[in-house]
Amino acid sequence: MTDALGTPVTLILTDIEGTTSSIRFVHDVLFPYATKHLAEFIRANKNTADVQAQLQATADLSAEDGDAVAANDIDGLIARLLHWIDTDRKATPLKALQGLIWEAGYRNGDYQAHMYPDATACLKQWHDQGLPLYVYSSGSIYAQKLFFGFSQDGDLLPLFSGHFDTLVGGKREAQSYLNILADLQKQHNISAANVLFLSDIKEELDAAKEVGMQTMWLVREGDIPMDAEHTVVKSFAEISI
Ligand SMILES: CSCCC(=O)C(=O)COP(=O)(O)O
Ligand SMILES: [Mg+2]
Repeated sequence: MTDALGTPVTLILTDIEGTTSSIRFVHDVLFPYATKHLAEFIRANKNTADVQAQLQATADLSAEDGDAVAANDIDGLIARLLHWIDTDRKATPLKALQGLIWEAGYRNGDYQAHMYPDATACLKQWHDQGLPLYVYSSGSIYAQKLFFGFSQDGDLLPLFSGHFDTLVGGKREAQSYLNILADLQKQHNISAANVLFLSDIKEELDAAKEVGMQTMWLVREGDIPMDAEHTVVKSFAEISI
């Protein structure tokens, strides 16, 4: 695959929810699991350095939002985090805590991460072809590693060369893709146009395209939108590298 100037794709960056895996799994299995266990997890672990740091970050972000909760108000912080789950707020401290909570569910065998069969097949094929594969998701890097490590298709983690989360910035901001590119260029001799970004969200693709990456819009269900900016596909099987 090349762009209009003939630049080849030499590295793939993929989103998770709605791209490699179903939105339903994340919203119907992972989010309810976090909702159910969040209060008990925070009360049991509130004095560990990891959880304390995320509770402080939750208080800081709430203050930035103009709706402050004190860092020692555990009930208030739990309520705020539960509200962020309900509204699908991609807040970095919530995402970090969700990853820690989901770990028990994966390890107990309560669930395995959903993979579209075409995504698993193509990721394996591209890996075998020698293409470096990276993930960029709002889920924390820890959560991403659990997701692919405990997938319904087995441990897919070895397929990936690295992971990015919202610590590089929000997925709809062009600067985040520049940050990712700068990091990738430490290890790979690439320009932005050598990177193919796969996502189900147009605004994320717009941001990646703004910095020069190639893009493909995964539309897993429903009508195919007409889009002049991004090639639209229903499945990874339509992507030939
Ligand atoms: C890493 S698995 C959970 C995914 C998640 O928490 C999420 O918010 C999905 O975000 P994405 O950027 O993958 O659409
Ligand atoms: Mg997505």
